[in-house]
Amino acid sequence: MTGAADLASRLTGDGLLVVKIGSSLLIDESGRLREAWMGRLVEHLARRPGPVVLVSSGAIALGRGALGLDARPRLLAQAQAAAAVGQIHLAAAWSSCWRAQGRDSAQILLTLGDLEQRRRYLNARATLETLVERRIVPVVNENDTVATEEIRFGDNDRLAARVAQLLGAEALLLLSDVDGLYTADPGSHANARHIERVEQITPEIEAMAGQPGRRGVGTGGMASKLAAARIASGAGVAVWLASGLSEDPIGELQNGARSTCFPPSARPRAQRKQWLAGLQAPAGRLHLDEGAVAALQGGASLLAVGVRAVEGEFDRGDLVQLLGPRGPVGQGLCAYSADEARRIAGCQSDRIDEVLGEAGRGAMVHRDDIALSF
Ligand SMILES: Nc1ncnc2c1ncn2[C@@H]1O[C@H](COP(=O)(O)OP(=O)(O)O)[C@@H](O)[C@H]1O
Ligand SMILES: N[C@@H](CCC(=O)OP(=O)(O)O)C(=O)O
Repeated sequence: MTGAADLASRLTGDGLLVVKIGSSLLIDESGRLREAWMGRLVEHLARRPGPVVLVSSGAIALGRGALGLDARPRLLAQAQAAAAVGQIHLAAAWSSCWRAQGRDSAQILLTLGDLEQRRRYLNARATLETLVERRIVPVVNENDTVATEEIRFGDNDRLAARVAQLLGAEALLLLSDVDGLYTADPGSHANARHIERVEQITPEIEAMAGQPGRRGVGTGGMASKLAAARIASGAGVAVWLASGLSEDPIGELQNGARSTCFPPSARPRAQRKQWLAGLQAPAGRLHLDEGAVAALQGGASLLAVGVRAVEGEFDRGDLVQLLGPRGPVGQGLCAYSADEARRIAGCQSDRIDEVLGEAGRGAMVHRDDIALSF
């Protein structure tokens, strides 16, 4: 099946579909919500037999007018105040669109911590599953009003990918103001070519990603969409990036409008590894030698002997990024604090107890606690 035909069948199918809608689509040039557009989108989605989850951006762009700001707020407090004003309108508008189709919707506002901590993650999953089972449509956004600069998703692309992963969705549709991935930002490169299918997100693919679009309402640009595609496809979710600019994007996609497809991994990670791979806020970095990278790729744990340097401050159990000589290789939960990790970095396993002055806890990062990126 071609990418377009495959997407068309998912749009009308009975699997769980997550649709992420960027700010640029929801808010018109004068800062108002495109309610007729939202209504048409919901009309299509309400017809499909399978459940739908929406991840809707737009709170800040919608609320900023009330604060008298014409551009994206620079101060965090202003962005948070704008989000507080915009979110209530956004939720009301989605609710009325779904009501018009005889369906209930529910507002879910998440902070990064809700998905980074395993217990809170399982709790969020239970809430979302309960809604989905009852055919109530969750409308998800980041809880911008309380999220601070250091602890936020920052873009809804990754939030959408993590919601899709958490629910074991069949497909994730990222609707944006561009009809897919191009070899370079089409906004500034007239010769950029459209890519219909990306089997693997390699460093060459990542190098194609540029900044957000021209209107100054989007946040993540193409880089965050690729990060989202990596998280979701690694979890067995098929991802499409498509344009929502026309008056009836879902109708056009059903009729074969072009998009970029990121097929689901043939060997999706186990649930806990999916959660690990989606974590976004490492507290430190471990620099590994070539031998350690090869061992990890062979499925082994990370031993202290393969760690050349330790950056950052973290406690045992915290998330750390793993870097090989040629760049990032993955992330994992470190069994040691930063201070302990610095002391044992480069040590053979049988010397760890002696160096620490107490019994060690085995590998620096156990293989069950590692999610590799390639
Ligand atoms: N390689 C690329 N292919 C396609 N679009 C790109 C690329 N690099 C950068 N972009 C830009 O990314 C923008 C979409 O990201 P963004 O503005 O964050 O949208 P959204 O609000 O939908 O999240 C496009 O308008 C486009 O200008
Ligand atoms: N949570 C923010 C949106 C963040 C975001 O990712 O925006 P976008 O790039 O337009 O999808 C808001 O509601 O304004």
